Amino acid sequence: MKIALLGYGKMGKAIETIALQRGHTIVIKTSKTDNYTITDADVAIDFSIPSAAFGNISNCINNQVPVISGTTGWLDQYNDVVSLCKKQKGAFIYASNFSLGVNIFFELNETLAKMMSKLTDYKLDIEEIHHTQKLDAPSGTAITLAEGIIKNNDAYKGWELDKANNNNIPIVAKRIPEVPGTHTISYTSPIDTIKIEHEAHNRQGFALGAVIAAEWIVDKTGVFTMKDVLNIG
Ligand SMILES: NC(=O)C1=CN([C@@H]2O[C@H](COP(=O)(O)OP(=O)(O)OC[C@H]3O[C@@H](n4cnc5c(N)ncnc54)[C@H](OP(=O)(O)O)[C@@H]3O)[C@@H](O)[C@H]2O)C=CC1
Ligand SMILES: O=C(O)C1=N[C@H](C(=O)O)C[C@H](O)C1
Repeated sequence: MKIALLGYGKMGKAIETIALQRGHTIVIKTSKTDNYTITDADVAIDFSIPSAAFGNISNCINNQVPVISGTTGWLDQYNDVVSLCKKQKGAFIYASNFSLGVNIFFELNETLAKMMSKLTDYKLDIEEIHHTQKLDAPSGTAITLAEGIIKNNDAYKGWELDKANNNNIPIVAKRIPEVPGTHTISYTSPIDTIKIEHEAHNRQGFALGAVIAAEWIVDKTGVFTMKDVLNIG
């Protein structure tokens, strides 16, 4: 498969390594304002920056190149991408986290949220820790976790960064050098604490999941998620 890497930073480089190991070719690697012809690629993988994601994804969809995006912090424009993809009969996947482990963690989180929904003594919080170069907070993964809880527990209506208001889930975002990504969900009562945690040891899981998603989408049309790719949940 001929792959375009839209964004050739930490993730773009990790994806390149795995894509080459799996027999693919990288035909485009972009940073900032590079010029390129997207139709040279069979599929595009966008891991760029929040302000560039929408333009990168739209360009692929308008040129009938299937695209997967892992860029976080641009989701106010997600519905516009979905509409464009339907109009152009394109193919698109966004995931806040492409790793298999985190996608299992998402399922575990929803099951636990359902179980905890009747136990009102427990106070909930989400903590995410990432490297200091991360541009957005909270992480996309923490937002997906919060949405999974809101869907399964009527006590919560939204989320807030660093605050604990009654109906909102507090998300604490910490930035520590070199941390690839750690997410912890804690339910604390006066008696005990129940915690679930996912700790990425490196970026390989994100990169492998992104390449698997690119292999999966290449001959499809529509808007999909990692649940479709991994067939879980
Ligand atoms: N969904 C998931 O599984 C994961 C998602 N992420 C997300 O992926 C994104 C990238 O992360 P990471 O690789 O660590 O970040 P980096 O900062 O290391 O890389 C970002 C890259 O995007 C490039 N870039 C800037 N503007 C554009 C543009 N207009 N078009 C294309 N590329 C551009 C930058 O170029 P330059 O160097 O020239 O500025 C840089 O190479 C983030 O949003 C992060 O949250 C990260 C890990 C996993
Ligand atoms: O910026 C990162 O590094 C990561 N970003 C994603 C997010 O915002 O959830 C996924 C992963 O945690 C690493």
